[in-house]
Amino acid sequence: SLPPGPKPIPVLGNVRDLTAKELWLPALQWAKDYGDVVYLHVLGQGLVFLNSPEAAFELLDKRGGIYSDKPQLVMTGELCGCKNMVAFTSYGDQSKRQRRLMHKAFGMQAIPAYYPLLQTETLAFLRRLAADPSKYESHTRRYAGGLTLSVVYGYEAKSNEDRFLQLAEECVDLLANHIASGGGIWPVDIIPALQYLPDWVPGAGFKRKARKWKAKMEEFVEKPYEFVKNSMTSGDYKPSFCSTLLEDEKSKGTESFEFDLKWTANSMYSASGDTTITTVCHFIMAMLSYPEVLMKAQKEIDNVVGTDRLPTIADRDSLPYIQAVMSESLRWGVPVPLNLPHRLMEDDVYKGMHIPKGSLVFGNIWAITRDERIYPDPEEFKPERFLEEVDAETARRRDPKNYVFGFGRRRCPGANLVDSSVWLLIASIIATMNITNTVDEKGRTIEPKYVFDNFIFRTPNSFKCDIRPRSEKALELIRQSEFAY
Ligand code: HEM
Repeated sequence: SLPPGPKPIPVLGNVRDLTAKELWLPALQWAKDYGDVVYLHVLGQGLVFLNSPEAAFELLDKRGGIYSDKPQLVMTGELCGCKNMVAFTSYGDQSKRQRRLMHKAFGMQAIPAYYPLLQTETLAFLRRLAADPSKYESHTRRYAGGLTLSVVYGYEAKSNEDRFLQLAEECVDLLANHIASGGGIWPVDIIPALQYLPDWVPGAGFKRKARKWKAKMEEFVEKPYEFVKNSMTSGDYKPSFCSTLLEDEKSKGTESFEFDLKWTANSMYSASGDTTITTVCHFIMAMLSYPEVLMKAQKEIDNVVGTDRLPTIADRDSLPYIQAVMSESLRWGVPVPLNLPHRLMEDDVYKGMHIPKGSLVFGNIWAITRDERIYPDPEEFKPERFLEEVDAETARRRDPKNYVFGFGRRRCPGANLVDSSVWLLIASIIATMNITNTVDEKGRTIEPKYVFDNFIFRTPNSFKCDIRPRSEKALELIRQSEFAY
């Protein structure tokens, strides 16, 4: 009575059904062929895909007590030293302590305090974009990384090539595309005794790689934290998540406090970059393919905000179309299409199907956001779908924020920050920039090619586009606006 799924071959199971890249594409086909819950296995390791909001909420959310663990992978966790990163910690005391700390920084109540910082960082982003639009990707990386570096460590990134920004880019790429690629299943995860192989034995190359990667990961966790501690000792520091908690006598009480703080800070920093970049890249891709959406959005801003100032978060409720563009960018782009896998801690039964203990459970966000019953013409970028009047239950069901940030007790702790920061970024780009395809020397449009090479995030490889200020007045506005200190 296991859930249905593609037929496995003896012993190896569904090895041949898994793809190294864009696994969400075959996973969508399995959802169509087999329904809400799909089961596969690789060498006996169960993989469960939850393809509807009902199945994902029922299991990952309502039954969160047994669906919130993380796979303990020897290569990722032990050999590469990532086991204390929040996204990899087992469900238990440590993960709960870490999530409480993150809630202090990015819970709903904490977000308004960041509005001035968001305005300042957004304006700085617009200035960089206007000065060198071709680097939109690295400007976005600096914006997203700079924001979390500032909030979490009180550190100000001084250039797109800043050492901490580069360290994050390098380490998240290592993690997503090397260490945890292919779902993070290395031979040593199937046969843990392999970790004791001497380094020189043929086939032990993974140990040499792991040692190099672990050193890099340690640097990534330690260096920004050292920066906070050193600047606090010198007395010259900006208040941040780390400094505030380090100064709070009550928080300091527990033995594991500094350890938790260091790893939690790193987890927030490392999780903010690629996800935000992916969302902004998909917004740009949509504006290239649907120029009428950009025109309509610009018209709304011109009518409501005017052209003499930049939009602020206070304008949000008066800009329903901009909100719809943001929701559609999250739905259409789906930054983390298969969520991060949760591990089931006990045998379970759902609708008569047996889900074995130890299975890795994927909330199939890609299939949900492509479900035609919720989103007709799912491949089309149509912000209008969010403007149709519907009852509260339907509105909840179609709100992509309920899916793209994951589920239950592991849901993304950065979701509230993203909701404000990405909204402001998108609204400000729409207010001031035109985004079009590039043209060749004969004036013919060059259609951009979108390639998705990343295993976990749906980040497109760099693509060409032409971003420039809408007018001289928009450029002046960007240059002359005050930073919101
Ligand atoms: C558009 C931006 C973002 C998207 C789409 C996104 C999406 C996600 C998803 C799908 C998960 C997995 C949830 C699960 O396992 O059910 C996750 C986890 C996580 N995210 Fe985000 N994220 C974004 C930005 C951020 C930011 C800005 C931060 C930090 C401030 C952050 C911090 C984290 C952390 C620490 C986890 C691990 C949580 C855990 O395992 O308990 N994310 N995110």
